[in-house]
Amino acid sequence: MRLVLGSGSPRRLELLAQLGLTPDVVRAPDINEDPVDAEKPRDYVRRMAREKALASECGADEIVLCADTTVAVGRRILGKPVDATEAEAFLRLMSGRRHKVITAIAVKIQSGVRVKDVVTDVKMKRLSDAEIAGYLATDDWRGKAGGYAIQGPASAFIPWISGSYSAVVGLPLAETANLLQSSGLEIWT
Ligand SMILES: Cc1cn([C@H]2C[C@H](O)[C@@H](COP(=O)(O)OP(=O)(O)OP(=O)(O)O)O2)c(=O)[nH]c1=O
Repeated sequence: MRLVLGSGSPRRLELLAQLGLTPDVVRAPDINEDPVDAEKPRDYVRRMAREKALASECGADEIVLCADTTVAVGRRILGKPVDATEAEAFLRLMSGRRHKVITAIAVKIQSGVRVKDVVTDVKMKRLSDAEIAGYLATDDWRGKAGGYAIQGPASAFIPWISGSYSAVVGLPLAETANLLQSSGLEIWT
């Protein structure tokens, strides 16, 4: 079976490599990522992953993997900040409290799409103005849900998580391996 990574995220490619998997092809889907009115974060992330999979072509001998990651503070969805001002607002909102990082994966074969979501609790320390300014200056927040990346300098802000580290980075590896395997991709041979 040919593995198609339906994602333009370099993190997801690297995480897949941790499982010893190299996609035969990478095709980033292009979908509208706007939440609908009053959509709950978990529903939103699952819908995004599914829509990415539905927008991806899937040949008879192919298995397509897509994912979506978002940050939720209560019912509020924090996507990728459009600029430094929004990134700063997100950081101030998360400073000194817990939030959830939700990643959904969608695996598509010709018979259909299966979706699985993983929720991780993340605690962020209370951030000083100097920490926020210093972090924004690194530009590491760009393209990251919630405006930070746990695998980069923002690791200094995260004393504790409960859940899946790989899911926070963008691809929950245990669940991904499981879903790929049960959809017909042999990963241990
Ligand atoms: C919270 C967090 C998010 N992220 C990243 C993972 C995702 O790439 C990104 C969320 O955006 P997504 O919309 O999930 O993915 P993407 O646009 O990067 O790629 P594609 O839609 O093509 O699959 O945030 C981190 O790298 N580290 C973190 O700690």
